Amino acid sequence: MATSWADSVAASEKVETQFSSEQAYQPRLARPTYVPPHLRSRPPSSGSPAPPSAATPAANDRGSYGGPPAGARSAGGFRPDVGRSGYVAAGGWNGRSGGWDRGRDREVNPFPDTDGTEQGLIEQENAVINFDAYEDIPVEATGDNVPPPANTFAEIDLGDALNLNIQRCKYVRPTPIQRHAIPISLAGRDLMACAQTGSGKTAAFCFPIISGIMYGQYVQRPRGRTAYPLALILSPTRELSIQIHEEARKFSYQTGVKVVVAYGGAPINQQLRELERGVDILVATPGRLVDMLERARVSLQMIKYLALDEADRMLDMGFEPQIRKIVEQMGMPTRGLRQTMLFSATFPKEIQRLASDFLSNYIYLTVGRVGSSTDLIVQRVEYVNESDKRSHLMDLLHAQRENGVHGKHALTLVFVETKRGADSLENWLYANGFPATSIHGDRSQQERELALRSFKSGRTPILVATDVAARGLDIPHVAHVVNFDLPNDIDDYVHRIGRTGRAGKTGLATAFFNENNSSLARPLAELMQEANQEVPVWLPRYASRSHGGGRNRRSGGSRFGGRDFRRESSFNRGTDYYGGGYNSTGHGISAGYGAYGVYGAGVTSAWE
Ligand SMILES: Nc1ncnc2c1ncn2[C@@H]1O[C@H](COP(=O)(O)OP(=O)(O)OP(=O)(O)O)[C@@H](O)[C@H]1O
Repeated sequence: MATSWADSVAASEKVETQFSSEQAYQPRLARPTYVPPHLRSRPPSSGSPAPPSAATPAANDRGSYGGPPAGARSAGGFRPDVGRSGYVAAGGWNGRSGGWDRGRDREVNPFPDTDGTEQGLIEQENAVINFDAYEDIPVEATGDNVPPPANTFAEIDLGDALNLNIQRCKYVRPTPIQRHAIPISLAGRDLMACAQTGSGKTAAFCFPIISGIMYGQYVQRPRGRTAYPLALILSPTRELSIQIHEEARKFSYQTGVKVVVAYGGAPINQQLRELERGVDILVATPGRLVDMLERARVSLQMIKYLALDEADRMLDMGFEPQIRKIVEQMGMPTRGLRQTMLFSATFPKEIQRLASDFLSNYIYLTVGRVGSSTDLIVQRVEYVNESDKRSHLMDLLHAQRENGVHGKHALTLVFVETKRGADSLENWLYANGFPATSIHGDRSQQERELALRSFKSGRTPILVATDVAARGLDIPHVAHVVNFDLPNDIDDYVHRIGRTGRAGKTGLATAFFNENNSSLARPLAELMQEANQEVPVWLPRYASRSHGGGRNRRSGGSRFGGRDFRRESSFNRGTDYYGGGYNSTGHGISAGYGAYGVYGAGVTSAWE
């Protein structure tokens, strides 16, 4: 049987991810149990199952909030001598307005629980993921003169300091998207890349950027209050930007490359002060970035690298103008003069078309799927009437607990459609003895971050979320994703269930389906079929009842990752965009999820 990267890493499940983000935080003290006002002195409803025993204390994070944690980062020894010999860059610590400001800063060790010795790292390697069966992962790259993939990090030659950090992260081999995307980016090419959730796209765009800045020769950046980053990484949500920043800090540790994050909902002055101390890579949400650009505290004039994570969401209806403003009207070097990388697990053709405005002679890369992460996610669809959803969820949670899979190391993420719905379900779960918290756009940023930490740490192993948590978040131990309310768009479903079954781990996704979701029936059935899942016999019946389902982008067909829209004759006529490329497996990309059909009006609330 064909195995994949995902299969092979599954064997390593027992190995704890040593540098998970939750470890960046201090353990929190127990807080007094909070009971929402409307539920105080109210007995559990008669229709609900009995509350669980006191052995499982219910908790959410709505009690007294003590402010953001200081973090548990130990001061690390900043050794600017660790990088590649001969390294001289205007990025890095040379420029006062870029990179580390040597006089004032010491670089914090983002690997708090290692001594960082090479011996220690070698010992860890033995316990790490075994990536053997790459060859069955279907890969397609289209465009002119596509650089060949690399098999190992050593082959890629990212530099000693970055390689050491890759070891610290316990990455032994590049994942398939990394094998293909990193050489393309290192060759200076623009890239639109589509690979399944949880497959390592963050490193795929961070490594070439960090390496490029380490090696690059840049003119001295101006001094003063305006920051001149060399690279910009945009992401759609605050939490995702925070996560990318944390990852990028690990990758760039002791390389001399400085990463700063800017996102809304947090005090801007603190972020501005951080920028003043120097920045090479700026990770940002678009709203906060525009604010900083308008205050002239950030200039994009020296941007050499632009990466859009969750690029299809970034160019989604309603959001595209803001991205266009940032990329085209705020002084950033034009395409061709900068290098642009777009990444997502889904890429509707309409979005590809928009995105091509930002790219120059780019390569379109799809990596998946045969044995890809979706196979690791067992998908179930259950017919549940609206009025029965709560008790059905309760049954699932009770069953999980009875089977011993509910607890610190088996987190459950429950997606709902609205912010009010999230609050209400959280309170109801809480009232019924289940330790739940919630994340959505109406909560303050402090509350959002606190909720996420509480969930990650297992203190509240149930998180009720809107689509704000659907994309990109890499939370270890999410064992079960419940689509309490299904999204309108199949791509959103793909991203939501992708919060489990990551980096080789298995996961379960349960969807509550009813008549209101008819328009999703067809793409859902197709998706499940492609991922070798058992499709309930009744589901196709709803597919035939739905009329068009304009918000279902897959309705035009299906094929993992979608295809390069430049291959469509109507677009290709008169252009020479589409060139050689390769299909690495010979059997093509025959199945899986992707991006098709008409892009419709399904805008969810994941934007900051
Ligand atoms: N080469 C590697 N070896 C082992 N683990 C890796 C490697 N590359 C990435 N990972 C781990 O895989 C997990 C998923 O990576 P990442 O969050 O980048 O996925 P993604 O493709 O961006 O997912 P999504 O589409 O949901 O945003 C992370 O925990 C990351 O540390």
